[in-house]
Amino acid sequence: ILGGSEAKPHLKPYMASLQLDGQHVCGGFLIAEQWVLSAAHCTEETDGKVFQVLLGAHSLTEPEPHKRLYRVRAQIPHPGSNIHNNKDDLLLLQLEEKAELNEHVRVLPFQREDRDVAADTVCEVAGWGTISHSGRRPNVLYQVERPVISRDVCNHRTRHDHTITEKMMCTDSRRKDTCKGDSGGPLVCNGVAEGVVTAGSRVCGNYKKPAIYTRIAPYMAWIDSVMASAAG
Ligand SMILES: NCc1cccc(Nc2n[nH]c3ncnc(Nc4cccc(O)c4)c23)c1
Repeated sequence: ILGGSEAKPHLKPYMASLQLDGQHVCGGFLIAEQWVLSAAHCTEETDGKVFQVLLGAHSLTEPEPHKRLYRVRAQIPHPGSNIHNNKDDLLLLQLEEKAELNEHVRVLPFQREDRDVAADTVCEVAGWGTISHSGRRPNVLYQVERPVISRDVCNHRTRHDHTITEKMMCTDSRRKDTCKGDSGGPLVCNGVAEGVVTAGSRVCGNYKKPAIYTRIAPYMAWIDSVMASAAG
């Protein structure tokens, strides 16, 4: 997160850190007791290894009473996701067991009505991604507020040049923005998860490349069917 601030500890109890060998790779969030939603691109360069999911954390390194690392039973990328574009950039992770819910570990509801969030709506995004252009990685969760920009503005020739589909949305990226390691985290508008951070052009903090999110509502049926089919 560029241009943001340290999150208030445990005010985002739905946040997940997807880790490999104890290293934060991507964000994610709890959508059900045994399920985390993230971005399919997070599995690139993981050489087929399975993530572990850290829940209930504020600091990645300090001991915290409610912090717990969960093994992952299954990682299910959306069938339409691929390495060449940002389409269908979603990843469902089934935890080995149901997460123990408490004040620090909580499910975040996601938007089920497939309607665009109005431009200028101020939403919030959090993550353990880089906090400087030099790539400094934080030890604690950071957050930033960002206004939604319309798809038309985001699709302008000088911005993302007509690559933003109706299953994506954008926020302004002038100075304050998402960056490396924030992929997979939720864009939260009025207390509801509306989008999942996707890296897009990977550029951070440049107003000419607004931040891109996969909208969640269009994928409600896929999410529900995967969770239902793997239940039990
Ligand atoms: N703002 C959109 C967005 C969301 C999520 C991730 C990303 N970026 C990245 N995702 N993956 C990456 N691998 C290497 N470098 C990257 N960006 C980078 C890193 C340092 C300085 C800088 O200006 C840009 C990214 C960008």
